[in-house]
Amino acid sequence: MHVLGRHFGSDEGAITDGANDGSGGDRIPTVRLGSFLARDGSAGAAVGVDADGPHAGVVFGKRGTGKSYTLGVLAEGLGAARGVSPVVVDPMGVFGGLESAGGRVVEPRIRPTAIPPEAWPDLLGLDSAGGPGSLVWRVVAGAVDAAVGGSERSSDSPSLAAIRERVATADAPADDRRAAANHLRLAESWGVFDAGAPPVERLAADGAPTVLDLAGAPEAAAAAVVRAVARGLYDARIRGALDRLPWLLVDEAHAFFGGVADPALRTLLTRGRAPGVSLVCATQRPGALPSVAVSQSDLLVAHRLTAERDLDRLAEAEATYLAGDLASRLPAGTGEALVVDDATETAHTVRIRERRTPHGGGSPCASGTEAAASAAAKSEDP
Ligand SMILES: Nc1ncnc2c1ncn2[C@@H]1O[C@H](COP(=O)(O)OP(=O)(O)OP(=O)(O)O)[C@@H](O)[C@H]1O
Repeated sequence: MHVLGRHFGSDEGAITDGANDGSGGDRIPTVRLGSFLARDGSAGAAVGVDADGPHAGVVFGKRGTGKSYTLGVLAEGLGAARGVSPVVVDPMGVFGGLESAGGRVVEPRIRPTAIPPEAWPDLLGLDSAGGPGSLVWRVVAGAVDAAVGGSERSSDSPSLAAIRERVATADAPADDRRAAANHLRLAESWGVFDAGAPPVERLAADGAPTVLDLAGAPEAAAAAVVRAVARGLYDARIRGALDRLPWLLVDEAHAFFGGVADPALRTLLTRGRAPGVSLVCATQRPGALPSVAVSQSDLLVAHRLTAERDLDRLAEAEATYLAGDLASRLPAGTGEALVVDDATETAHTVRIRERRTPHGGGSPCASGTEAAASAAAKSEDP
């Protein structure tokens, strides 16, 4: 099998995730991605992704070209590979099928202290230089200090209600206190903050895929979760609190750059590999990702793209060793992708393998609705 992301030439000893029963041995964890796609459309040799070391990757593609599906293929494979632990950010609710491979779908809860004081005004949609915003910043900072310097013990994180009470009694103009309290009350209604939430590393403790179900969550709530989880996994590896190498797989990743989650994702992109944290960002809008997402990635999987801005972002990946432009090499079929591998300095067309677990995505079609099914049943009645 050709192994993407592995620096040494030989893939001897590589195993496919399907064969990896976690029984150990000297074999190297590898996630089977698919097969090379020949010019005549026939499938060639198997292609896998190295899961022995940490990586940063991007998966690009227009709507419906298979990028969520590809992320699911990675999650399945990582869930079966030794020593790693995939955590999937699922804003559209399409990864629930991973449960049939031993995964779990969770409605994520995070501690208020997982968001640093300076990020709270932005999170609540307040100007950090304005009265209510600076009040929230100050009160959260005070609450964190009071809670033993933001220690990791769950009992040490203040609840949002406690922070709101501090706001109510703070030395600040009444209007500012009222506005700040209202925004905090709104954040409480998101249902993601919980002072007693387990530490983030628990999400990655046993290697089974963990799906963070954010379908229907307000944008700011989802961003808070991504920030807390990305930073939490990184910190846990630095502290030595997580044995496995976590892989954070983020679908609809464009939604998480430029906001509250941005600094934590950038930390993983630029510094995540040192402590062993991998990040894979999937998006239909590569042009909305920062350049650093591409420049730091050692693995790029590109399904079909057509918008100029998105193709421009792809062009940034054109290292000098790649002859010709990548855009002209993008395959057209669903589930087909151009894969650029920094480790071996190559670009290949690949057919992504089929999922072993159900995929929840796909374009809605009228013929697939219940109404259409019952109409069809009626027309078959004698
Ligand atoms: N490798 C594949 N093998 C077989 N079918 C695939 C493959 N990739 C995608 N498909 C099919 O294409 C459909 C669309 O794929 P997917 O949901 O991943 O699209 P997407 O690019 O993520 O779109 P969206 O932006 O809407 O999420 C899937 O439901 C699946 O039926």
